[in-house]
Amino acid sequence: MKITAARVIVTCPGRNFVTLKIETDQGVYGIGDATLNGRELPVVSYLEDHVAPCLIGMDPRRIEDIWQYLYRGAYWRRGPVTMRAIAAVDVALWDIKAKMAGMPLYQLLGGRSREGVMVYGHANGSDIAETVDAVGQYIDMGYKAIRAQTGVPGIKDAYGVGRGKLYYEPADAALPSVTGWDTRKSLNYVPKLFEKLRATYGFDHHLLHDGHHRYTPQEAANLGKMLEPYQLFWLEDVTPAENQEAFKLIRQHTVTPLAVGEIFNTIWDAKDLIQNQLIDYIRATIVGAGGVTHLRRIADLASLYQIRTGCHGATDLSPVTMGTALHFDTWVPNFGIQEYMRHSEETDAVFPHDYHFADGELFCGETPGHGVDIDEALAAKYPYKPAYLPVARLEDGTMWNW
Ligand SMILES: O=NC(=O)[C@@H](O)[C@H](O)[C@H](O)CO
Ligand SMILES: [Co+2]
Repeated sequence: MKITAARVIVTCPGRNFVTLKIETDQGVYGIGDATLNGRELPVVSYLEDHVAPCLIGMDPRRIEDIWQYLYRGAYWRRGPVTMRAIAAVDVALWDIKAKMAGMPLYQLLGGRSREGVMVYGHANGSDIAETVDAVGQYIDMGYKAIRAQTGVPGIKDAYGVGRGKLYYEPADAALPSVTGWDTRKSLNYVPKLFEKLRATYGFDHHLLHDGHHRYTPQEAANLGKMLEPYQLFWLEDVTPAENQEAFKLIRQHTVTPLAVGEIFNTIWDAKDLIQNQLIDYIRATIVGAGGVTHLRRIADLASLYQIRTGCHGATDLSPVTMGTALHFDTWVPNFGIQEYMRHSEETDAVFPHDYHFADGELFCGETPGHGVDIDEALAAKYPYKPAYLPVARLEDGTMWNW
């Protein structure tokens, strides 16, 4: 069996997505997501100019060997561009293998470990009152787990807060928009949000919060400690994780569960966090961390330390990633939770899929493969539109982490 074509499809149904389609001499094709939000084009070139020529003629059944070929063969290993390109190839090849086997991907991985996959949605508001309302709406929609992000008085465009009802996930501007940040104001405000949420809705629902890389380790420890009475499901990205040791300090001060990893692209980014049990959930994703082949390795390492998966699933990850992640989540023994931001109708039309939401869970389908396709004719109607993620600055103008 041979790969006959590897084509990159760029489309922008409201936001940019990069999809790789691998075709074979048996007529079976597979697709993979290669979207790197706000920096899409280097991955397009990496795939078109440096990966596709090598793939032609290779046997698509040799998933592991092709993964090793692309990882070791690049010489310049790791990084978001390289690992997203490898992920797109990997997912397309798993899609092909499952289609050839006539089974949904989760069966090929080892079968069901659960029926549905618990997801969490993104509730947000310009202030505590609005955010409390928004959480109530997600409870009414049947969500068992809800992330709550609030605007903070005095902070311009705090992370995770929509302009208007629905939170629109950036990238969103032709050049990076500038948002503000002030740790002290946030530390004085966020705990009040969760106090109000628990007072209003009790403890029956999981509540999550994303620190989005903005606190120093000591500030993160302080926030984790202040949130303990509210029993969060997790406090995410509470401090930048390049220094994995930083989490030792946080762990010394708080039992609030910690989640990290949506920007990780290999197991090496998480190895010390996992082996020193410094986190409770690993957020690495199918598209960000080298596909199914590599994410399985991360999940297996995590399982040795009773750390569970909590894959990132914002709208900048395409339905191809969501669909594949749901098969992964349905199989993986140490599953924790799946982030789920609903894509727009335009996006769903470009990426027909068989997963569905019910009672706070997502269910993957039984279609052979990962159950997601791309309507190339429709995709062609949405040309690429440059868009950047925002940047964040402190009040004195210091660059910070968005
Ligand atoms: O937990 N979810 C997140 O942090 C997301 O909202 C990320 O900011 C976006 O996916 C970046 O493209
Ligand atoms: Co996050």
